[in-house]
Amino acid sequence: MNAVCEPEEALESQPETAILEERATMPARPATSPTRIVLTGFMGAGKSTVGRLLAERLGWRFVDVDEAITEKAGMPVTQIFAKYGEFVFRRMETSAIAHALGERDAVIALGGGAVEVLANRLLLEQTPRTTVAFLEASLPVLLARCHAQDGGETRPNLSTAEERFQYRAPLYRRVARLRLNTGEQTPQQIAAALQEMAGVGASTDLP
Ligand SMILES: Nc1ncnc2c1ncn2[C@@H]1O[C@H](COP(=O)(O)OP(=O)(O)OP(=O)(O)O)[C@@H](O)[C@H]1O
Ligand SMILES: O=C(O)C1=C[C@@H](O)[C@@H](O)[C@H](O)C1
Ligand SMILES: [Mg+2]
Repeated sequence: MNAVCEPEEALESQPETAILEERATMPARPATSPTRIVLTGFMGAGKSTVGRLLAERLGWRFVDVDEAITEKAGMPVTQIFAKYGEFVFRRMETSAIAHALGERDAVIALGGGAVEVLANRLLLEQTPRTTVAFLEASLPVLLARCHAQDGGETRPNLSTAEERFQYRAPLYRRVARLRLNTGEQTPQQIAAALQEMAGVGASTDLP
């Protein structure tokens, strides 16, 4: 029996979402300060841009999951989608996320679609001392940012952005303990705010 469903089926039926919906609460505030900050949110939210800045502020390592996959595959994400399809990309993504969560003192930028996969959400929830932050913005703002980027029009999944945005919204909220609207702030301001909200770094980590 084939236990793995097709990507189309996975998008249409959402049994795993229903199961998670029954959980009463999201990850509780940790008793100790985090040693990993993970950024989630839709494409164009600024996970890579802000993540890099936050890692610099903290003197932590920065891991961009899309970049890790690109490096491993030896080709850009767009090409992985074109050559192998989204399913293969998602399998690589889960492996890259598991690997990244093995790091300490790391800021980790996820890809925009990582929350669609149950295994990824469980990894995020169950890795100790890990704070997940959801970078939010409206869909028009996000799409404008994507289109303004070099080669932005060829991004995978842009043609289904509207449906994916709706489908993912509750999943981002579910995995994240912190939420931040990025619509009117610069990446520098967002990185500073995240540092404060996560309670890490020299100024907030003193006894
Ligand atoms: N707060 C912001 N204000 C204005 N532009 C921003 C902001 N954050 C990011 N950008 C711009 O939006 C574009 C996308 O940013 P970035 O690549 O960091 O997004 P991402 O969340 O990592 O997307 P993806 O899911 O595709 O990896 C970049 O050109 C970046 O400079
Ligand atoms: O939103 C998505 O589905 C994606 C976002 C990017 O970060 C990449 O992970 C890839 O282009 C898919
Ligand atoms: Mg990115």
